[in-house]
Order: sequence, then structure tokens, then C-alpha cells
Amino acid sequence: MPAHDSSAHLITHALPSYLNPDDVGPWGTYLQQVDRVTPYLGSLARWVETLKRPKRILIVDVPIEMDDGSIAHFEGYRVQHNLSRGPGKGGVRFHQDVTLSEVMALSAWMSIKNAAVNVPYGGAKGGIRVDPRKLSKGELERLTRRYTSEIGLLIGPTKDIPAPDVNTNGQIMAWMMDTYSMNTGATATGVVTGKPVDLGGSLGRVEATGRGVFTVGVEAAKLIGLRLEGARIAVQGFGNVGGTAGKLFADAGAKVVAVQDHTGSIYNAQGLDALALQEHVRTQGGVQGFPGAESMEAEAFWAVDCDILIPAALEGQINKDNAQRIKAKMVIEGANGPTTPEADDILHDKGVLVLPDVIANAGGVTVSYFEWVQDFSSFFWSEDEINARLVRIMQEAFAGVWKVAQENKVSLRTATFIVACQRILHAREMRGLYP
Ligand SMILES: NC(=O)C1=CN([C@@H]2O[C@H](COP(=O)(O)OP(=O)(O)OC[C@H]3O[C@@H](n4cnc5c(N)ncnc54)[C@H](O)[C@@H]3O)[C@@H](O)[C@H]2O)C=CC1
Ligand SMILES: O=C(O)CCC(=O)C(=O)O
Repeated sequence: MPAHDSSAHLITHALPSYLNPDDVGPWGTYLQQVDRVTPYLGSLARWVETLKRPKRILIVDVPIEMDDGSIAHFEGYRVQHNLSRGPGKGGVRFHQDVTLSEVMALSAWMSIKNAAVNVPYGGAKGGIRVDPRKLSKGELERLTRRYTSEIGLLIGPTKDIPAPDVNTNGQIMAWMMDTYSMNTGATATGVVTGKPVDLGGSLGRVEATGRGVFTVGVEAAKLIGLRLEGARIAVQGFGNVGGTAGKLFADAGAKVVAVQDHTGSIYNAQGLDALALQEHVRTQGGVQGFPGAESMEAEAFWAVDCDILIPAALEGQINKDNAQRIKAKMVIEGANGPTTPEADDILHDKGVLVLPDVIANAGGVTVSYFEWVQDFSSFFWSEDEINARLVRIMQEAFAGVWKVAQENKVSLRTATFIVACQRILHAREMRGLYP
């Protein structure tokens, strides 16, 4: 039901019909997170409604010719949640379960994340409801190009800059950059990030999100006295984010004991060879059948004996049904929105430290920012320089959030929202409302 301002003011807060305040999916999770931060926003709280309404939502029909000559239609989205701090920024997801509610939530978490690490962007996200594994390479390219043209009125190097997310990669970004450039008549490398290095991509971007997850994990482990040497790690999702994070923790002396992905769940108490597992996933499409591991039931994964749990797949994976069984001392959210608010409370009561997505997985967009800056200046940095700057930004942002959490006696998630929402709403207040 739309909420009306019952006062005598002319202005109402009636919600647009497409926004459901009782959403039980990712958007609902995000709304609850905003409600939790509102008491800490002081006078900026009067602007908080801005965060509950995406600025722009574009829904597009994406028709393509399939290899068999038939015409298939796919539903695509680009949502710009908030543009107060700069152009929209956020990835594009190709997945069979993509919904508008999900893309809205993902775009909102981008606004929070970009403000939390202080990169000069608003938040945006896109997606197509499609299982890309069912498409040929030609169909995938046609889908990507048609989608890029359809959202072409919103994106651009100074307007909104897409990047990879689930099931999208450097090749998809190359097609997006090429399509946008052809449509506008000039090569525009800065229209997307996460491109191949030969096309204006940045060294270190592929590993950046996982490296950021590792960096905040190391910082938090020091703060709670958790030794990484020999620490047992469980990872859900062994793609770009989970695979890199797992490998970096293993390189630091930890043991990756359990991994779950869309093909199955595997376990080895002595530790899995993370590099070999990455290669297995690359060639076999998933963790199933990895030599030297036993398979386990999907539900048993959540109760596995471990010190650190890294959800790095999809939203809502840690919920009221499995949170109680989690044995880890620390959860590092590589995925966006992997923990529901009920599960957050259960983990808090159990004394499990949760490093929230909006800071823990911000390494990807941080190096995307570096890529965008390098594209504008056509001057490219070394990988060492990129990694050093990434680690510094992640460490400083995390230390700031930790301090706010201690001072206000709130979770790291609410602390990150406090820092980020203050930045976003202060920018809104300073810019004002009128052209
Ligand atoms: N790629 C990036 O730079 C960033 C990604 N993220 C988030 O990290 C998460 C993973 O993204 P990527 O690694 O980029 O995607 P990816 O496509 O490389 O990997 C996704 C992984 O999730 C697994 N997965 C999918 N459905 C699953 C299910 N039902 N159960 C268990 N596992 C499942 C897949 O098997 C795969 O291992 C997403 O939530 C994404 O939004 C966050 C920040 C940046
Ligand atoms: O690199 C980017 O611009 C955004 C990556 C992304 O989609 C995310 O952080 O969730």
C-alpha cells in the first residue's frame, strides 16, 4: 500500500506503483538495511526517502535471432539508483533468475559501496534474465550487442559505466564497448570497465574483487585475533570473486576445506588445491568432479567446520534456515546481498563477525575506477601500483567503518551504511533539488 503523509502538507510520500515496500526479495533486504541506518543519520535523515527510490529504471525487450532462425525475446534492465555523487556505476548480470527487484537492490548496494570506498560514482546495475550457458557464442554476442544498444540512452563514460558481474566477463565488456562506440561514432573505452587489457582494461581488475575480500579479511582477522595460517575456509561460488579470494587465502597459508557452486559441493579437511580448482572450474564449468575431494550434500555445506565462510555466489544464501548452523567465526561477503536481515541478527547473536558486501567486495569497483581514470588519461599503471592503491583504499575504508561500528555499537553493515549514506545524502543536500 502506498504510504501517505498524513500531515497537512501538499506533498505526499506516495510510493510509485512499481515499488513494493513489503518486498521479500533483495530489494526488501536493502530497505530493511536503510531503516536500520536511519536513526544514525541526524539531520540528513530528512533526505532518506531518496535512498528508497531508484532514480531511473529502464526495462528493455531484447530480441535476437537464434542460430536455428527463430526469434527469441529476453527481458533486460538498467537501473540507476542514485546519481548524487557522480555517474552511475555497477555491473551487468546474465542469469535466469534476474528480476527487477534484484537489479534495483544491486544498484542500491552499488550506491552504498561506491560511497563507502569514496569513489566518485553513484550506483547502477543491469541485467538480462537469461541462462547464458544455453546460448551459443554467436547468440551471446548478439544478445549483448542488442542489450547495449537498448540501454544506450542511459550509459556513457560520464553517465553510467557498466562492468562485469555474474556470468559476464571481459569478452562481454569488449562487445559492449564496441557496440556503444559504433553507435556513437567514436571509440569510447571509458563506457565500460572490466575490459580485456588490450582494449583499455586495467591490470588487476579480474582479481580485484577477490583481492579486496582477502584484504578486509586479513584486517579483520588481525582485529579479532584469528590466525590465517591453517585457518579453514569455506567458499560458496568459485567464480571470479570466490575463486580469487580462495586462492589468495590459500597462498596466505589458510586451507580451503569446502566449496559449493551451482554444480555441487565438495570437501577436503586437508585443504583443496585452490589453483587447480580454479583451472578445473574453467575447463569443466564447475567444482563437481574435482579430483581429491569428496562431494557433500548442499545443506551440509553451511554446517561445515570452518573459521571463515565466504559467500561469493548470489543473494539470500545465508538465511534464517541455515544461519544457526554456521560454525565460522567470520563471514566475508564476496557476493552482494548474501545474508538476509534475519540471518544477520542470528549471526550477530552467535558472535559471528560479518564483513558486509558493501565494503568487503568493493575492490572490484575500486579497480574499475582506476580503469576508468586510466582510460580518460590514456596512461596505464603497473599492476603493482594498482594493487598497492587498491589495498590502501580497502584498508583505510575498512578501518574507518570499524571505528564507526565501535563508536556507535552497531554492526559493520550498519556502520558502512552510516558512512556511505551520510556521504550520499550530504552530496544531495549540497547539490539541491532544482535545475
Ligand atoms: N565480478 C565482480 O567484480 C564482482 C562481483 N560481485 C558479486 O560476487 C558474486 C559472484 O560474482 P562473480 O564471481 O563475478 O560471478 P561468476 O559468474 O564469476 O561466479 C558465480 C559463481 O556463483 C556460483 N553459483 C551460481 N549459482 C549458484 C547457486 N545456486 N549455488 C551455489 N553457487 C552458485 C557459480 O557456480 C559461480 O561459481 C555476485 O554476488 C556478484 O554480484 C561483487 C562485486 C564485484
Ligand atoms: O566494477 C564495477 O563497476 C562494479 C562491480 C559490481 O557490479 C559490484 O561491485 O557489484
